[in-house]
Amino acid sequence: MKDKVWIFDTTLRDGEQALKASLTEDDKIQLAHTISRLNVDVMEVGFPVSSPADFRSVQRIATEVKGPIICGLARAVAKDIEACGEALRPAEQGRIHTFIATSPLHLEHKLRMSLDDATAMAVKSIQLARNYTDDVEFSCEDAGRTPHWDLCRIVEKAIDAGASTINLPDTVGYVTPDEYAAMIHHLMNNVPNIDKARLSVHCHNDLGLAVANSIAAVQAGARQIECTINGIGERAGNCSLEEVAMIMKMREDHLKVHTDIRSEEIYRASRQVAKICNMPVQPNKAIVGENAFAHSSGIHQDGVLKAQNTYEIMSPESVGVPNNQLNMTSRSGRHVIEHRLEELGYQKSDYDMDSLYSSFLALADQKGTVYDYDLEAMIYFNQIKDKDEKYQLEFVNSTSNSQSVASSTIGMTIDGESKQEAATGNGPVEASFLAIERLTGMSVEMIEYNLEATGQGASSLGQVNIIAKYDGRPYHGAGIAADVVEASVRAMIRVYNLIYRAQKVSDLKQQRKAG
Ligand SMILES: CC(=O)SCCNC(=O)CCNC(=O)[C@H](O)C(C)(C)COP(=O)(O)OP(=O)(O)OC[C@H]1O[C@@H](n2cnc3c(N)ncnc32)[C@H](O)[C@@H]1OP(=O)(O)O
Ligand SMILES: CC(C)C(=O)C(=O)O
Repeated sequence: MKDKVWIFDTTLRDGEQALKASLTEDDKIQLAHTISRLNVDVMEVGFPVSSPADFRSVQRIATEVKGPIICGLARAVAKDIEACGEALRPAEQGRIHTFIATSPLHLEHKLRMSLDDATAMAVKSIQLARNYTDDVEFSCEDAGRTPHWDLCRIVEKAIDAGASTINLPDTVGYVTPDEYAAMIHHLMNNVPNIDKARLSVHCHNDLGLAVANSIAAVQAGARQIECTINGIGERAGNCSLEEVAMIMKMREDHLKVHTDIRSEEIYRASRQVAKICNMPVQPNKAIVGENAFAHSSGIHQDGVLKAQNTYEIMSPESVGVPNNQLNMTSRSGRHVIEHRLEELGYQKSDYDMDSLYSSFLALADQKGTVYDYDLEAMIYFNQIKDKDEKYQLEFVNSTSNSQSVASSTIGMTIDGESKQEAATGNGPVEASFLAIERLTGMSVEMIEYNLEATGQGASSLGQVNIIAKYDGRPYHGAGIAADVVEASVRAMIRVYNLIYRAQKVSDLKQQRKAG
């Protein structure tokens, strides 16, 4: 049986300390229920002495939330311990977590006392806490910068006083993994009663080492990790719960430890914490970031389509993410487009891949990510460059401003020959249409012009539908592009190509009549 590592979530205490605005009581109770669904072992939910509101929140969570041990934080002073004990009284299992700084820097400049004085305060506060609960945790604040022998002295006394969990915070995120391991090993080898307590670590991320330090401490013998969802917390935050939970899940065989975390609840908890705490998760955040299961380059996408574990060490479902994403960008290959169209119900006969792919790349270069509706619009509006078309767009270069006329230069190939014309107009669309008239030598009568978005939000495309008359007959042209002027030009060129086709048909009919 592999050793269990306890997960001590402090999202609602250390995590909340970092918020610009404290959470309301309702916010905390909602998050407490969500966090408990992760099956964390301990949930630290506040600092009861700090305010009546925090006292009430702790008390309400202690009353309503079942499952985890409910924990409150207290300085090594009687009023803090008493407030904590009272607030936790309704809990099925309550833990009082008391702490005092032990580093020379904090002792001299913040507490202005000796280590012996701090140790005496710690012993008294632990003994007082034991009047409320058997489950008392003691933290040596700033342990990361405390000489190991000083730690040994206060830890031994704290265990003798009744602390069953000894927490060694790297309060300012200064320690490296090897130093953390050395600290744990030193305590395990030099504190006589160390086996009576579970060693815990509480790592901050000021140097980006919180998760690495937590795992190093576990490898050295610690069996509780204090962490927060999305890694929120003071300054650069704490150790991220989702990251250490998935490290121990995915590398259980190597680490020889496990947790009881329900990983499929991670993503939902992460999004709720991000929303309620107004702390958005960065896109490349491990496990829960928007990009965590998004594959963008063609080689990765092709690999994932053939075998998911080529580029995914865990399934998105294992952390509660509905599915992975294959973002269609200019770095995507043909396979992912074919796969996406197949999922959308298209047969290979519905499109010409080479033409579609070149149009796809042009669009992707323009707008970054190509969405399903873009692909479908390209197929439906036949924006695939048909090699037989007489008129083909090369470029649109239009300008407009509210103080003067607009101008536009249109480049086209006509029967394979590149030509360009410029014109001015009341707007860039009218200027572009006039330039097309000059290039084709034909003028059409605009009957209808319709512009709409093909998708959602700023990344959608402009879709233009035109009805125009030539020689008494209506023609319908459609075009799409990220730029609405280009979409209009594409639609109009479509009209001219249809006119040309109609003329060809008419000529053929005349020839047949003539004989
Ligand atoms: C590393 C951490 O995250 S620790 C947790 C941080 N969380 C909080 O601070 C919670 C919000 N804080 C508060 O509500 C307030 O600071 C309170 C209620 C805890 C204390 O408020 P006040 O009594 O006004 O004290 P204030 O915050 O100004 O200063 C802290 C005092 O506690 C003392 N102190 C700090 N840590 C400890 C400790 N672990 N044990 C005993 N005393 C401590 C300081 O020396 C200072 O005492 P002093 O006024 O005699 O110099
Ligand atoms: C009170 C302790 C656990 C703490 O939050 C820290 O030292 O960072």
